[in-house]
Amino acid sequence: MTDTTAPVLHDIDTKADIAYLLDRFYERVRQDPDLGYIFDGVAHVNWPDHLPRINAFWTNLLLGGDGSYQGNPMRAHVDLARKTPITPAHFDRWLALFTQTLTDCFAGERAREALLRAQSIAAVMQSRLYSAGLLETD
Ligand code: HEM
Repeated sequence: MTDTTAPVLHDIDTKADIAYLLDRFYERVRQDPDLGYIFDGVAHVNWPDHLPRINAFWTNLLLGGDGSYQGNPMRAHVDLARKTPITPAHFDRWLALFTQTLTDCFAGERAREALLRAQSIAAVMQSRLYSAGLLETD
């Protein structure tokens, strides 16, 4: 009998896996009608610079700290929310695209951890933006 099941997905094991995930995630983000303009129209993200930084961030979280991420994600999003309204719906959309990309590409312990981390960081970011009067309520 022919096996028509989807290929077995593996876990996030290397920095190259994280690069693969992020390339696909930000491709979707940039094409998204609710999020794309924030990255390319408001923040004018320099992608060749941004992707290695984000990769370092996730590498530290998922594969153990190698000291390569030295940024301050909270600061980046506070600056962003001063330039354009950021709402809980933006975070919901960001998380929906992240979840879709992750579950399309990977399965396993670290994939689950990536999802939990993304959810908890998104909650903390929203809470801090809200406290600073920088989260627009929709
Ligand atoms: C509403 C949802 C979000 C939007 C619109 C958003 C947008 C952005 C933008 C425009 C930047 C700046 C890029 C640059 O100037 O180079 C950025 C940076 C970053 N974002 Fe987000 N983001 C969101 C949620 C998140 C979440 C939930 C996480 C983490 C799980 C995250 C992680 C990061 C990191 C690590 C950076 C790099 C900060 C640095 O420069 O060191 N973002 N984001």
